[in-house]
Amino acid sequence: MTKQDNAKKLAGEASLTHVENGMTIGLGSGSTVYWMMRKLGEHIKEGLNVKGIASSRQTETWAAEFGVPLTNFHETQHIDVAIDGADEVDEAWNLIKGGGGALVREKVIADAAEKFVVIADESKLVSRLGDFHLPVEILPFGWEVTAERIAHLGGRTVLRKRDGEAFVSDNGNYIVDCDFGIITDAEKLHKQLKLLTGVVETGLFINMADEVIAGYADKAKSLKR
Ligand SMILES: O=C(CO)[C@H](O)[C@H](O)COP(=O)(O)O
Repeated sequence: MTKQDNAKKLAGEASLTHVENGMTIGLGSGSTVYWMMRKLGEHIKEGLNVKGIASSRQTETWAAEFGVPLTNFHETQHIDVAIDGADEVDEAWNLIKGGGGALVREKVIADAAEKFVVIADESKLVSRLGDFHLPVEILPFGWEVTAERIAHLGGRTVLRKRDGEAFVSDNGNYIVDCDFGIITDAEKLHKQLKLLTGVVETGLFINMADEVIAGYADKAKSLKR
């Protein structure tokens, strides 16, 4: 296992101190979440009684693999704790997410949760957001116009592709990866993007994280803001 994978594993596993019997857990997406879910499955086999709400099809697959029972928003609107990875975490704990293309459901879950715990290996910790290109989910209909409007805000946009075709999110939408350079006012940019017709959601998670657990090669540490 690489040092980075181990850091992800340590951060993911450490987040389970927030999980107690009877809880409903928001399950994020991505490789750090994978390690959290693998360990969660072990706890469930040992008798822990919890349910999860999955933020992506990939996470649903892992839930089935590790024996994590799932529920959904029809059955419960209450999420005790959401645990999810991030592509960048700044010093104010604002995030860029969506590298895996699950940003909309991840945000709905994080927003609904009483507590939102971010798990990230140390490479994700930055002083300012923006090195990682900002994912923005947009409607396929007229996506060229929406991408052009985003570009007018000062960002270079690239339609995300997979196997040469437009990447389609679990919600049936497209994602444009946007380069705004270093983002000086993340909240303002998020609001400007959200005002554009055709934009479904941005990968900027402003003021949402309640705790950040950083993973290092040999330890995980809950950060102080
Ligand atoms: O936002 C995400 C998916 O949409 C992921 O949480 C983010 O990309 C981090 O992934 P990883 O844990 O694999 O580094």
